[in-house]
Amino acid sequence: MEILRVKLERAGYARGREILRDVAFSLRSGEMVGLIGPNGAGKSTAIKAILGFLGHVEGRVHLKEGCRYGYIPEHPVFYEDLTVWEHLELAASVWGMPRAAFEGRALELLERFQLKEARHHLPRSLSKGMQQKLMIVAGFLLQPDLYVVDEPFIGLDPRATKTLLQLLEEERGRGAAVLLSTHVLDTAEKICDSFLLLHQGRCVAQGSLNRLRRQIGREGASLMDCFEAFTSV
Ligand SMILES: Nc1ncnc2c1ncn2[C@@H]1O[C@H](COP(=O)(O)OP(=O)(O)OP(=O)(O)O)[C@@H](O)[C@H]1O
Repeated sequence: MEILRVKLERAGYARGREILRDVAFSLRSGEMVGLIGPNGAGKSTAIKAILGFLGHVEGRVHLKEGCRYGYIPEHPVFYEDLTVWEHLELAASVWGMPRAAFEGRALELLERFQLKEARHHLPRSLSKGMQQKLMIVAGFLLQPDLYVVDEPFIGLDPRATKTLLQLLEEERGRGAAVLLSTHVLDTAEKICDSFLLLHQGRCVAQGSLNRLRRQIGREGASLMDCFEAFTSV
């Protein structure tokens, strides 16, 4: 079942200054697509365009009717005066999550990310990695149909990385689709079904690793090899 269909013709932050051009893909239930590309290629811009955060977008983004998405941003975003727990309560109330379901899920996620003891702290008193974990917990709280995750791995400790990977697997098993932007190509290679490779605001390759390998004519190439081949110009 298709959850998300994207066809961006042009997108940018200011009128007449396009950053992205011709990015089209779709995501099915249970599928994970890796959004990869060099610094400045346009990955975060593509995510913002898809989520409707950009002022200048030409094209279409269609989320299946009734589907909900969870966004895990690259940089943590907080309310100064709300504790960890209050952030999660706010997210749950915005989404209309029943209290009992919220408490059970929130405590489970906080425990899995070793944040339970810090649940009554203000986010600014947490380490950078702990703040990032709070963003992840908030994103996974609702169990949406689509996850949009912008570079979640950098800054997470190995245990948190493992927990995140397990959660992504669980959620895919439940039928959620995942759009994952990352520079951690060895992990992306292992967990994603297919890839969108952006370079200088264009989609220079897309499809499964085998398809990318065929395009560069190198059977057995790693995702890193494909990345280098497609982004060397
Ligand atoms: N708020 C902004 N206003 C104007 N231009 C921006 C803004 N944010 C990013 N850009 C520009 O858009 C282009 C793409 O940036 P973007 O952040 O999408 O890249 P990215 O692929 O996510 O990079 P990275 O891997 O470094 O996170 C860059 O040229 C960047 O300078």
